[in-house]
Amino acid sequence: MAQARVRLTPAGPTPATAFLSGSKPRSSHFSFSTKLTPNSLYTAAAANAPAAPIVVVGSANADIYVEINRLPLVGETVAASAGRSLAGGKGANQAACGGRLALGPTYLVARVGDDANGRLLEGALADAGGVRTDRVARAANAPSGHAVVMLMPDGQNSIIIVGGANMEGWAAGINPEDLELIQKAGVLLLQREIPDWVNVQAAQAAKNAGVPVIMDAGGMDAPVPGELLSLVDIFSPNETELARLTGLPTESFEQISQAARQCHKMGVKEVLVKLGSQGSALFVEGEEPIRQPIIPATEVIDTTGAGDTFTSAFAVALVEGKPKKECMRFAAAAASLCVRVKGAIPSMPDRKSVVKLLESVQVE
Ligand SMILES: Nc1ncnc2c1ncn2[C@@H]1O[C@H](COP(=O)(O)OP(=O)(O)OP(=O)(O)O)[C@@H](O)[C@H]1O
Repeated sequence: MAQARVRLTPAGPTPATAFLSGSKPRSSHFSFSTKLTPNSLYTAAAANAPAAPIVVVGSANADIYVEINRLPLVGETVAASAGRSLAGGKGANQAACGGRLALGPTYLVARVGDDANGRLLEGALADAGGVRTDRVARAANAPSGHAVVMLMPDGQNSIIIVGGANMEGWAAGINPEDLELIQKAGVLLLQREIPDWVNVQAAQAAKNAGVPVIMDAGGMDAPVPGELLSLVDIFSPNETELARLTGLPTESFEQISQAARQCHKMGVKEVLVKLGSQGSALFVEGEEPIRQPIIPATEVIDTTGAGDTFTSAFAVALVEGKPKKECMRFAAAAASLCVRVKGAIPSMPDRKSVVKLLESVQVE
């Protein structure tokens, strides 16, 4: 059964929780090489190297989770068996992950409302550890982005999103001092849960300064503007998002390769496809794909935030100058730790745990 979604804001942002327990279809015809390289790249010696900041420009959402037996009918009230509020939004998730893993600082450039949810988000990010939140501005004209995530006993979910400040809080766009910050970054991370024109502004600033841009496809249904795609160095969809962008099937690895080639034609040099339990694959124009299998989790508890963890961890390793294959491996280890714990931000691992896991993985 497909997950139902009700949107108050058309084409608005998707909370990090959009696929909390939804049945996203996955291809199952891949066979990955499990050849791995040594783990020396993330040791204490490597950690002495200075690292440029990671800048995330994106969304922050206050997500309210309610556990219900069924959706209410029109005019009906139903009682939830449990409920909780958590910070989410792909921008906040990726920044929180960067904050935990990166050697240098990670900044989040975002907009929240001047309200209780805004304060909740700022507090949650501060608690997550390591994220610089001084570039999170309060918008006077819109509430903080928020979502109600209705969790059903069969694992399905329905979500209502209010884009709020994520969509309406940018006024004239990114502040000049934040554009300057982007130009000094080691990498810029975007996710498409804020207006595309803001993403274009951020990506253009990065491009002008030679800063690599990684863009997560995010859950947004609207087509990606060509102008934005042409500014992106690494585009990172899952296979469902890749199919949506290209209009091509992505059921087999060959089909995914073809869809990635289509992205190259659309102006993207590198396509980093997240394949859930099938791992990931990086398609660089004119080169053989690089594949990375998952690092198996002892127990898979909740895959929420695995994609954000993967993308952010990849960026962390990239800033440190690691080869792409090593970046993917570091990302796979971080995501493997993420799926072992419930939630998005609470499940994101610290650097020590990722290094420990990588050291414990057998090298072929
Ligand atoms: N069951 C699993 N065990 C170990 N690692 C996993 C598992 N599922 C996912 N991963 C890791 O997480 C990465 C990202 O997961 P996935 O492909 O589900 O991202 P996504 O679809 O963007 O996720 P989401 O949008 O739900 O955050 C995968 O490439 C893989 O490395």
